[in-house]
Amino acid sequence: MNQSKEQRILNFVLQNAVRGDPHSVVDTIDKYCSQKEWAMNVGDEKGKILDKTVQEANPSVALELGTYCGYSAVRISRLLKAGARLLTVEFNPEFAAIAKQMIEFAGVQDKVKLLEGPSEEIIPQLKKKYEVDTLDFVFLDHWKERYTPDTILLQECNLLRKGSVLLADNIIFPGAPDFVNYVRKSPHFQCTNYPSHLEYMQVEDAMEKAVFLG
Ligand SMILES: O=C(NCCO)c1cc(-c2ccc(F)cc2)cc(O)c1O
Ligand SMILES: [Mg+2]
Repeated sequence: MNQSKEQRILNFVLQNAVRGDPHSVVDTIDKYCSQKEWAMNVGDEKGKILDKTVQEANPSVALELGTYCGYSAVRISRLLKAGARLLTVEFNPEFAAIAKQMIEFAGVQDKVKLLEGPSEEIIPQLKKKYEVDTLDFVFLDHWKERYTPDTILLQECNLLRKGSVLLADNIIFPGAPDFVNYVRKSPHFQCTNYPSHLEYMQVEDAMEKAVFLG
């Protein structure tokens, strides 16, 4: 049975990155996906915007929607302070299996909890089952049509507090127009747009930051 692209990315990391070194895992994935096979990691250009936003928020509890191969979970968790944690949600079991191995190889498994399943099922479980009070930072990078319903669901589940930071990938490509309209029109969010490019391509993309105002 021939390998998936995601398995090839993982194998390249296992053979070329430094075990226990998150930076080398991130750089090695970027090397593979820019030179060999494109893949939908947030990439280094948008990754730098992600880094700055995470550092500014300095979250104790962060949530990622859309783990994929674990690139941004490794990228985020390498910036977390001692004791802080990242919960990352992946619907696709094949992707989740790859991400689990990627996270362990990078040595960030103590900071990252990978939750497998649909976001609309997991979000309502975060308080009771995963002992979350409120979320300090949320990275939206899953199915683009889920950005808006899941942002509404996070509010309905009282998971956001004054100052909670949402950062959304792919605002232009593939695009999340309803999400942009929703947060920019809402009196409960203060929004900032960050123009960038689609990972590993010269195609326009952007990220949107939406800070919850309570
Ligand atoms: O669907 C995406 N993520 C959720 C997966 O569960 C996604 C897709 C693309 C993309 C795809 C196809 C193309 F032609 C261009 C871009 C890029 C991304 O950054 C993404 O996050
Ligand atoms: Mg993306």
